[in-house]
Amino acid sequence: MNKLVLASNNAGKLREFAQLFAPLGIELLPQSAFNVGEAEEPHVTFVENALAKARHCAQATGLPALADDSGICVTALHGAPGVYSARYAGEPKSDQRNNDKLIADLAGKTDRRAHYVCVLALCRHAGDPQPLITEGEWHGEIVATPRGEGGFGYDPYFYLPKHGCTAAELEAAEKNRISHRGVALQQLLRKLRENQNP
Ligand SMILES: O=P(O)(O)OP(=O)(O)OP(=O)(O)OC[C@H]1O[C@@H](n2cnc3c(O)ncnc32)[C@H](O)[C@@H]1O
Ligand SMILES: [Mg+2]
Repeated sequence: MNKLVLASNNAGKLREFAQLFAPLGIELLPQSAFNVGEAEEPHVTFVENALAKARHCAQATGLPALADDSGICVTALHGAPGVYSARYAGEPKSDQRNNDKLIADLAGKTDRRAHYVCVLALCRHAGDPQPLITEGEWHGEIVATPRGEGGFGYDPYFYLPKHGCTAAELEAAEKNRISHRGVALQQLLRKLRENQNP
């Protein structure tokens, strides 16, 4: 497999995947290059939404498709916003409004634990009976004051005690090395290698 369509319209994800794939010799094409419209994400689990997006894109392009369904799960909010992270504050999607709502919802709460989740689904074709699926998690805490300019989404509020900074203050390469997305992709590449050399 030397060509893969990325089933996402999120500019932050597209940037991170472009960096992650740069050394791999796999050409990664955004689904916008094929005029693929946004897939429905009606499900309550990351894995179901990731599969729906990958299948929709493979169907529309006739090429292998990789989808990322991700989000942030906050312990004190019983896992919210979870699969609804992109549209937590409603439509149209806005990182700023999502972050403002998250901070408002956490006002007065002392438990600030949160973790990012990323599920990747790779459909080699629309009818692939064995899509590759992997999951990564990244644990941190929500801080009330944003810090840093990097990353996207909730990153300026996602504090990493071990690093003493937020995800938005990390170098892009360092975020990719340790993030939910980076971890899920390393697992996906391992599975791909195992499939090629059983
Ligand atoms: O579905 P696609 O087109 O890929 O784009 P999306 O933005 O709608 O993506 P999701 O449905 O997977 O929602 C993921 C949301 O979770 C948040 N998120 C996921 N990964 C993140 C990261 O690495 N840093 C910051 N926020 C992240 C961010 O708000 C995303 O919009
Ligand atoms: Mg989405």
